[in-house]
Amino acid sequence: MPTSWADSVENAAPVGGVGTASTQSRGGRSAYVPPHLRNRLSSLDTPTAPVSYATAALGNDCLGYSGLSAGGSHSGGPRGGGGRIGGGWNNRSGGWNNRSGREREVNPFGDDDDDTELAFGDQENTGINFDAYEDIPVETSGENVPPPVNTFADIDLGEVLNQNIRRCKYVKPTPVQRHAIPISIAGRDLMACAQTGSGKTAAFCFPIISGIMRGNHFAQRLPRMPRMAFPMALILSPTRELSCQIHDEAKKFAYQTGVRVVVAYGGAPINQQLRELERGVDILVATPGRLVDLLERARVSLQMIRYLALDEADRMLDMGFEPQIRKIVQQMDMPPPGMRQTMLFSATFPKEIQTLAADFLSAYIFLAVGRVGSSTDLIVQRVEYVHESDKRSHLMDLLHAQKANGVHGKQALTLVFVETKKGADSLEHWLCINGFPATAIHGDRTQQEREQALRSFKSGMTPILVATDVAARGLDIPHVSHVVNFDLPNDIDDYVHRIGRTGRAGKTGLATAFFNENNSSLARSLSDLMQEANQEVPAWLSRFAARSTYGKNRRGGGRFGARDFRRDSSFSRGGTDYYGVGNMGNNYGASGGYGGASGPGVTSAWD
Ligand SMILES: Nc1ncnc2c1ncn2[C@@H]1O[C@H](COP(=O)(O)OP(=O)(O)OP(=O)(O)O)[C@@H](O)[C@H]1O
Repeated sequence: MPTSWADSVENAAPVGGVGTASTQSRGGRSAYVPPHLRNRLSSLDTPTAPVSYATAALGNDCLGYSGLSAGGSHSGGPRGGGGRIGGGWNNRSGGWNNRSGREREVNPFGDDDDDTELAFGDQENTGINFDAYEDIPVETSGENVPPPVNTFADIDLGEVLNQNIRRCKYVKPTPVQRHAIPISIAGRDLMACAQTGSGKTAAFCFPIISGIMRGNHFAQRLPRMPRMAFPMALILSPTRELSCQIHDEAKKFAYQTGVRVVVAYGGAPINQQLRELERGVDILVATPGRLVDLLERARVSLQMIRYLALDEADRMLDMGFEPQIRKIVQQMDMPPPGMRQTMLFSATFPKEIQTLAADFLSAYIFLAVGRVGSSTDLIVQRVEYVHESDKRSHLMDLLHAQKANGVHGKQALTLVFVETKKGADSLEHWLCINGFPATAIHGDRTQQEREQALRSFKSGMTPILVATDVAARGLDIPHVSHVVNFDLPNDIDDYVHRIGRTGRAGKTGLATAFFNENNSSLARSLSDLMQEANQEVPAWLSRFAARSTYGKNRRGGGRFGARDFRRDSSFSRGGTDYYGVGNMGNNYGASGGYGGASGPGVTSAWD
């Protein structure tokens, strides 16, 4: 049942069928070759470098996808030390699509016949208004912050990755990329807060892919663990759909680099994912629940992890996910902070979450990039006072108006957020019987139904998607021109993520919220947020705001989605400024009052 989202999960070939006889190890399994040596070796008749960790000799079929060994003498090279043999990644020529007989890497760009050499600036990612990004305020803190770059060419990412960036039609880096990529390339831990739709995915994927290609890793011996996968990078995200999306993006960026990206998420058959893992994995993109399952089945080891990225990091560390994240990061075999590089990304970063996150980081840099959508008016925000009982007819009016206006002959997509799963089903049904082509996505739907709903929405077949917060974060769906908060969320950060499904990558969008007494607690933060974004705040909302207190929805970031909590004196420890300590990660010990994952495991319905 391949679907657009599930397309990211390739149909796995039987393990035994991956390599030819000549490419198989003694045990009939192909040999693992580190990514930085794959293409080099593929260009030679015989492997030359000695093995530092004879994975395939150990029968480790999960890593055996490069199929380069000769007669069971497994070749490869240490990740560190000799990892730069042969010029490393700059002379790569074809990823896993080599003569070894390994599976052919599908071209995610579909431009196999296109020999055109693209130069940066040749092709714009059409519709991207880069001027919208130029005067974005940027704030960094931490010690020795590497300077930002202005162009991708300024960063030494390697030619194959650069070619893929050009194929993506990324002409120049977005602000978060300009700052975050050099920081990560320099090996620093990072907590990055940047507005929705501003290119955070590439900001963490590029350094990971280029780092793996460089092979700048400590040489490690792999244990005798058959059928266990040893990824070098782990990217965690809160929803299945977002993990699939990141996987798709990462596969594009990693095309022909030799770096293999695999996704694992709940709700989909685990056997297929296990087969993919057995074929080898450098970057594992996963939802926490499914990863814990794989770790408990001893099918994945985290001991080789050099890069850990948490996308939507504030969501990953809030109460729902924190126990699982602590288990994955602190209680399994992942190297500790300082021995791995950790990157946390989100559009929002509440202080409490920053405090928690410090447990996972070492001497990190905090980066805040102002919210593009808000500060540049890319998202026009409207709030309308609507009684509960009038919401449906009001929505219908909006949809009629939208239909009448039309958008260049192409159906504009409308995303309608509701509070509950039941509410989503009910509204979808009501819209459909009233002649509006709608579908719905929420946590009670099967994965197949969720994927079908997204596919149908993206294609424009059902241009209205009713969703719970499962679709609030990260999803990058082109042509979403209108986000309707039919039910407003309780948390202003959720509002920021929801409206961020439109007005992405420099494009404009509209966000309409239905507000009534039930949303009083949000009035002040909503009014502040709109003011910061130069939006028109209705007088009645200002009155609501004046009457209400901030509560937990207070925003402390001014023009930023968040500020570095280390700047807040209340977080300094024993009178010592936070910056005064050598290794912040260590000083902020893992026990730090949060008790690890010892609390009752809260399983998310999302993974
Ligand atoms: N340098 C670039 N040039 C042009 N387009 C880009 C660039 N970087 C990213 N994009 C495009 O911008 C869109 C948004 O990127 P992405 O999904 O990574 O945003 P995000 O910051 O992660 O958003 P969110 O906070 O919602 O998760 C994507 O379609 C991506 O392909």
